[in-house]
Amino acid sequence: MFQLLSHCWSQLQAIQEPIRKMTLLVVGLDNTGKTSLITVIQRVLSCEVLPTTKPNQTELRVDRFEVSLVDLSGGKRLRGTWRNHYGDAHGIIFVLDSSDVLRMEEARRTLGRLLAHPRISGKPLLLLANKQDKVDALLPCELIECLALEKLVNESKSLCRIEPSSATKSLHKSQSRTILQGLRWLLHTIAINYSVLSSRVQQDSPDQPAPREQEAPRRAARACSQTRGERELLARRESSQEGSAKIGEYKPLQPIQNILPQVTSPSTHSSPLNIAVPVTILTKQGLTSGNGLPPPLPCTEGGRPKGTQEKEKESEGEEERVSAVWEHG
Ligand SMILES: Nc1nc2c(ncn2[C@@H]2O[C@H](COP(=O)(O)OP(=O)(O)OP(=O)(O)O)[C@@H](O)[C@H]2O)c(=O)[nH]1
Ligand SMILES: [Mg+2]
Repeated sequence: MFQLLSHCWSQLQAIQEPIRKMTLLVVGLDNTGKTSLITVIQRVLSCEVLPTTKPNQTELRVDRFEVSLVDLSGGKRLRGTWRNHYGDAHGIIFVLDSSDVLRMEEARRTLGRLLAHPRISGKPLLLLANKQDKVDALLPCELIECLALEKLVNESKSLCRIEPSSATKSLHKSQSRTILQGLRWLLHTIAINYSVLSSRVQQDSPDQPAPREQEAPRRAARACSQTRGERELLARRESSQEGSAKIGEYKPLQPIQNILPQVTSPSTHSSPLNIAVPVTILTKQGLTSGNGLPPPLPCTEGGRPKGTQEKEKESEGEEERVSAVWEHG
């Protein structure tokens, strides 16, 4: 009876909750199975797929969430374009090919760069350890070690969960369960922090005009609605508010140490950004953190996969160049 009542209560609460729109970026190296996983999600939630016009976007209805999955290609030359979507994201799905041990270091660096980006850090992350059907696939707990995941997510202060997955056509129902489980975790984690994440998205979204652009029309409207006398009075007031500096007067910039309050005790030296926050990494094996990790993997040579160093150096330079082109339009 109590269970029935509590079930009814939670159903009632769910109905009252507003429908929330969320954008999730699906990223990862090329060939890891991002597009295949999205197809699996679409198949499993077939009645919940909403129509969309954008080619790399899938619109889903999951629980009380309207979800846009943005499928971003992982090819080296295309990774530089990911950042154009960072501002839109409420959360990230990072897909790994668990069987591709040789590219694990490349995946680690790519994930590290992604999480370090100011428009991404702090946003929740779901890692899908894909291609678990392959015999040589690493387990999620091994991937945590291989990617130094705990360090990465602690640095970016992102909540993280890792789930095993497989996107083969002969997929068993239990295999799709872990994918949906991970997706639901991500959506509910976003929902908990929805107002903060949404205001970040609103601020960072490319559709939003930059602060200067926002100010210009306001100034123009103000100028139109004022008489010349009012404008002169306002200008005098604004210049007096800006301090003693007059137009054209040169004020040299001060070193920042002179502006900031002097640091006296050693304890105040540590910036809050350097403090590692306790971040929980959830795996199929349960909670994993710190000393609960498995021993180092035989796949690495001094923490790096065999034979990838040279290839990585070349590819990274290439990616940086492409990114720079995008940055400057
Ligand atoms: N064995 C196995 N193969 C998979 C799995 N998921 C995807 N594949 C295969 O991996 C290849 C790449 O899959 P995609 O889904 O196109 O990979 P992607 O990450 O979207 O690749 P890009 O768009 O190039 O970044 C395809 O041949 C898939 O059939 C999986 O779970 N197991
Ligand atoms: Mg793809």
